Amino acid sequence: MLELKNVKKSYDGTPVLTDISLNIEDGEIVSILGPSGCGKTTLLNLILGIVDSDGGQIIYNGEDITNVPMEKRGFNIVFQDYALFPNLNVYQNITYGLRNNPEISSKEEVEDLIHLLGLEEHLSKRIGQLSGGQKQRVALARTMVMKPKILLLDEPLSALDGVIKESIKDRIKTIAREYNLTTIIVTHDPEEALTLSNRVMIINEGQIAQFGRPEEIIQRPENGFVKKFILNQLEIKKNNIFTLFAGQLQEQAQVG
Ligand SMILES: Nc1ncnc2c1ncn2[C@@H]1O[C@H](COP(=O)(O)OP(=O)(O)OP(=O)(O)O)[C@@H](O)[C@H]1O
Repeated sequence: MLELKNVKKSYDGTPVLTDISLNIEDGEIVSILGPSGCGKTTLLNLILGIVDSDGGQIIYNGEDITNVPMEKRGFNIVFQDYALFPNLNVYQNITYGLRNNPEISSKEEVEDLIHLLGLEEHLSKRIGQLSGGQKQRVALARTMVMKPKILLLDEPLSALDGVIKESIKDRIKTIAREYNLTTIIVTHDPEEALTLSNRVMIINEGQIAQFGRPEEIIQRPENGFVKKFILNQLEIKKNNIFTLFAGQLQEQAQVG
């Protein structure tokens, strides 16, 4: 279990996260959701260990890791821009981290991941020859071969469109389930957060506005911000779609 207790972070005297306390169970998919600039990436970086907190504690499986450096925490992140190596092919990208640590994953384990992420036919391609969704799958495979204790994903779907987005969502869910892997995802999109995660953490003004299961957030928003930020956005999306359908029906009726 990952636990944060009263974690705080300021940049140049300006508070970004004022008091964050939370528990995340093993194998859970949790989304961190909130408006631009609310501190989502900062929270992810604090957990990863590339940003130091100004106060509070980070505890993993009972051990205080607040001052443990990133490389010793054993968590791993897939960055928004994937950060793949353009001069290497897909297979070389996936196995890059194993060059100096080949014992971390066996050949069979690497093959299982390649299969799980549907990358068999792309292994000898260069990164520049791949679509956005394929790059995301390579980035996921490259991170997973290192067997992270926690998988962190920064806006994993934001560069992808419709069908591809759904397929990557399914793969993230499959990975979390098959490997019982705690997965923490930063997103600004309520629909994405609610459909992908076991629990959603909504951040506003440096604090957690609500942390609950998707159905709890939809049925019992705990405050005005959750209602306004989350439910309004979903309502607008829903209305847009209904308007579109209504327009189509009207057109069909006129043609008929
Ligand atoms: N290294 C830094 N130095 C100074 N200020 C920073 C630094 N990193 C982030 N900030 C500021 O902290 C606030 C939170 O940034 P953060 O990137 O965590 O937000 P976010 O919710 O991830 O935003 P977005 O959705 O736009 O990526 C912002 O006001 C940002 O300008």
